Amino acid sequence: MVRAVSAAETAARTYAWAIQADGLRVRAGRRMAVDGLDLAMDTGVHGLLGPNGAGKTTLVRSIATVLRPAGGTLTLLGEQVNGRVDLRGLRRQIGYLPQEFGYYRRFTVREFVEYMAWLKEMPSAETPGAVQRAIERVGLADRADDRMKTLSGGMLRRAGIAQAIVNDPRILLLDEPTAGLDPDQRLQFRALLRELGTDTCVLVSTHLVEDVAAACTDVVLMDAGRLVFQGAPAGLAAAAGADTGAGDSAAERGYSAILRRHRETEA
Ligand SMILES: Nc1ncnc2c1ncn2[C@@H]1O[C@H](COP(=O)(O)OP(=O)(O)OP(=O)(O)O)[C@@H](O)[C@H]1O
Repeated sequence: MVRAVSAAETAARTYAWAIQADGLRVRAGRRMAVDGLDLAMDTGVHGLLGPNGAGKTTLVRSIATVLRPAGGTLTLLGEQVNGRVDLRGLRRQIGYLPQEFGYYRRFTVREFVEYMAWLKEMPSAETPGAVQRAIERVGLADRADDRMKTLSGGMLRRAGIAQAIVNDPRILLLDEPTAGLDPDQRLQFRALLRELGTDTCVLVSTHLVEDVAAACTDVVLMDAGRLVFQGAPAGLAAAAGADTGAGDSAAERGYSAILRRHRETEA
């Protein structure tokens, strides 16, 4: 595994990481899709990369407390996720945009976000203001009272992001959030990510290495259920070295080079 360890990481810590996995194993169906993952993340924007089937969605679902660990430990905001954890308390501090999310087509954007805030047990006095703020942050204020069924794919995704941030979560999980966004929206989304990352631990799963290089403070690269690389986006680009392999940019070539070297050493 290639990993750039910063001085801050090796210093003694008196507080918990936002997300910490030790030897984490999580099953997806019959498969151990996360299989011995060690990872620690704090405030910032963490871009989760990896080939199809690497286990990204399974990892995100386990951090969302949808899937229970099958082995190892997962600690969120200092609380170990096990049979005794206060799941409701934890979920109030987590925002989650799944790859595919359900909604009532006849709800307006505002009703949809309000409903999700209610599910997260937000105090009702705070809800209208929080809903309006979340809708504004994703740039949907002019569509707030339109029905969900009238939105484009990219707008739906933005409504999904609004429900994920409505409770000002300390951990924000976004699974493929840029799917369906047009180039202008993607740029706006990157700016929103950077802003959210100043006080939130944001984990974004994506296939777009360029989004990660542009908007993330930290890159997490997985393959076959394990961590292969964690470090700054510049480290990803630097890993390309003189490598002229697949990829349009230094970051993409670094991504391919790290994966290839990892697979060679594992073989
Ligand atoms: N419900 C399921 N039943 C059986 N196998 C599953 C299930 N969900 C995922 N898997 C398998 O677990 C592995 C990891 O899947 P996962 O969706 O976590 O990967 P991913 O990195 O998110 O992939 P992608 O980039 O394609 O979204 C894959 O081999 C997948 O086929």
